[in-house]
Amino acid sequence: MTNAHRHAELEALIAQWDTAYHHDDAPLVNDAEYDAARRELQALEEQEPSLKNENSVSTRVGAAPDSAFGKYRHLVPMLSLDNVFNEEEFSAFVTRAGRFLGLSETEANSLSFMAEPKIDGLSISLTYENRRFLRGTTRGDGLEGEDVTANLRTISAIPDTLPDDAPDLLEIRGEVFLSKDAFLALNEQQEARGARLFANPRNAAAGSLRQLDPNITRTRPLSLFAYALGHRSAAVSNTHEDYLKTLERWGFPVNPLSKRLDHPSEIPTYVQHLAEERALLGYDIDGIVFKLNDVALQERLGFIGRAPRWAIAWKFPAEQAITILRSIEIQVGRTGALTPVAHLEPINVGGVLVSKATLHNEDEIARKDVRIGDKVRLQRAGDVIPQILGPVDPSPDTERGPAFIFPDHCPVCGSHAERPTGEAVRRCTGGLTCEAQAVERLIHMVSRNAFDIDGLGERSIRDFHRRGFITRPGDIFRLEERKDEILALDGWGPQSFDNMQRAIEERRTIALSRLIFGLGIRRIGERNAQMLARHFKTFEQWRDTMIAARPDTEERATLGAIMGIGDAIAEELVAFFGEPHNVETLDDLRSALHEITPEAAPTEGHLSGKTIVFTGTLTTMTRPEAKAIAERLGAQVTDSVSKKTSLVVLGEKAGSKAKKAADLGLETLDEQGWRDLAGI
Ligand SMILES: NC(=O)c1ccc[n+]([C@@H]2O[C@H](COP(=O)([O-])OP(=O)(O)OC[C@H]3O[C@@H](n4cnc5c(N)ncnc54)[C@H](O)[C@@H]3O)[C@@H](O)[C@H]2O)c1
Ligand SMILES: [Zn+2]
Repeated sequence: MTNAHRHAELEALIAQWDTAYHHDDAPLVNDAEYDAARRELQALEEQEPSLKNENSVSTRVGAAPDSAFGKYRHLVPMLSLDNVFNEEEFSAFVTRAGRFLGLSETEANSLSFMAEPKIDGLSISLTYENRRFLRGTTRGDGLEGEDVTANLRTISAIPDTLPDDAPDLLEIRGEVFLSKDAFLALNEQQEARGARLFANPRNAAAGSLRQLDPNITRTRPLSLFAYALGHRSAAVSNTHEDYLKTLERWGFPVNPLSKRLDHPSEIPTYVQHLAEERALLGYDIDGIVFKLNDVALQERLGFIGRAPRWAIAWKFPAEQAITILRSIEIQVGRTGALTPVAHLEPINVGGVLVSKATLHNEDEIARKDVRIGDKVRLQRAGDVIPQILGPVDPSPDTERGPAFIFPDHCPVCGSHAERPTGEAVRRCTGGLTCEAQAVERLIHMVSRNAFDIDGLGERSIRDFHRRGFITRPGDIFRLEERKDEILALDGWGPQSFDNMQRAIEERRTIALSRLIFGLGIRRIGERNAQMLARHFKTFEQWRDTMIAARPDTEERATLGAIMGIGDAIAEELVAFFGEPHNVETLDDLRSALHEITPEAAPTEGHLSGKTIVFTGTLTTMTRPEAKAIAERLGAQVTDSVSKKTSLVVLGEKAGSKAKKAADLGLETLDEQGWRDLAGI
């Protein structure tokens, strides 16, 4: 692979991961993997500077604001921070700053720094006008953030008014976070409700603050540490240390572990001290931020790319611990995937008690040669489920158990478990006869992005399934018949039963896309479900076409192509509808529903008469998919840019066509803009 190829690949990956992390608050990979990709990208760009482009992810911060919130432009941009991992890298940072300022080595080495714990939350900006709290925003893409004022007003630690000595117009920067305890309690609640679990306290804090309904934010005990000033209409002080003291005096919580260090030689001691404290703190920190104390020097240094030159984050390694592997449980998922889960002797990793960890898959267990009874090293790195790194070197004379043999049968239904060549995952072939798959599908069906039935969470589904109250989706709508039996169960009273029943009744009217997604067909995620719903419009149309799409029929031949959803997906749909039992189950569910509503989104033809050109790499959809969507909305898609082009959609690394569009003064959109226009 050439450097250019690898560069493009990394850019696309990082863009996708950034959106998942910053926009959806649901990371796709762990931080170590993400950081490694960024470092590789940076190295490539250093080696071959021509690879950099103005939209490069190496110069970008966060992710664009979500259009569901009002947007607000920061008066002073909110940046990211560059990282160092050891003393050597830190002193290179000091040297760079010193050189920029024209200082001698001795002078550079007597610079004074403020050290602050790097809180693992999300940064926010609070604007005060005439000493009144006016507006609060997230960082967004660094230039524009999302307006979350109403949500921030639920945090009592944020003062409404400031004393007289505060400037007329002021931006205050800080980190909103959830304590470890609040995070664990929130996830417990989420689990009971059958809602999505947050991967770590940071994502939970971001998900809690970025709620459209402030009443939900109010129930989440968010905290805040203020740590900087953005714009100020009058000078506040000459040193960062003084900023922190002033913030404290004005009533903001400021981290008590912040400390001034007058010489870089004091830094390793502070790092070591905080690394030892870390596990004892009530909140997650992922490192230390060092900021040059002298504000005039900060201003001279300014920033480069996505980070200031006057501050640096010293990142801590992921938290690790050693414990005993008690057993390996094989769990069976909704699509039959067999996943190994390690049960551990409970151990405290960085302040969070861990008793389970992921082992990923069959090959991973073999590669690491992890055996039951082993002492294993595990790591918690921004993921709620820690990873097992491997056994701690057993001395030659320790007796170990036998190598773990991955089962070739489903531990729940006993069906053969198959592993297609080239795939990492082994799957139970039991399909609908497999109880494990059945219950996971039911849980999926009531989940937030599907039927979203409040009051009927994962625990109740498992319980009702075990008792035979619910065996297939339609049964959920017949729970009223089980009222007496349910009321006799522990934890149920008339009130909770009525709440559940009300939530269920509401869902007798459901959007087609939610219903399709809720069926849990492999590869039919939310977006594919929406595409299907938009294409087929009615439940009947969709159902009948799917049933007709047998191999070698016309319906089958066009299925992949019309939607641009690809053959692999079409194959899964055909397989699902090829199973008569599935059709019966679906029809049973249909009979319990009142109305299946079509997709509300853009009407066909809302882009009629427009000519669109796509250029550059799209990161959230393929080119054929984008084309299919555009065409469905009535537009014509062409390859070359001309005066007749109405709109040019610029993906990553858009080249000559972007330039031509600019020369011709054509309307252009980035990928998110295009998604907004298309209503996806
Ligand atoms: N796992 C993933 O998919 C994924 C995706 C994107 C980002 N990430 C993680 O996020 C990091 C990048 O995110 P980032 O751009 O927010 O950078 P960052 O978190 O490394 O550093 C900048 C941030 O630090 C925070 N901060 C905390 N305490 C602070 C203090 N005392 N002073 C100043 N700032 C403080 C602020 O929110 C600031 O925006 C990556 O290194 C990675 O670990 C992970
Ligand atoms: Zn099975």
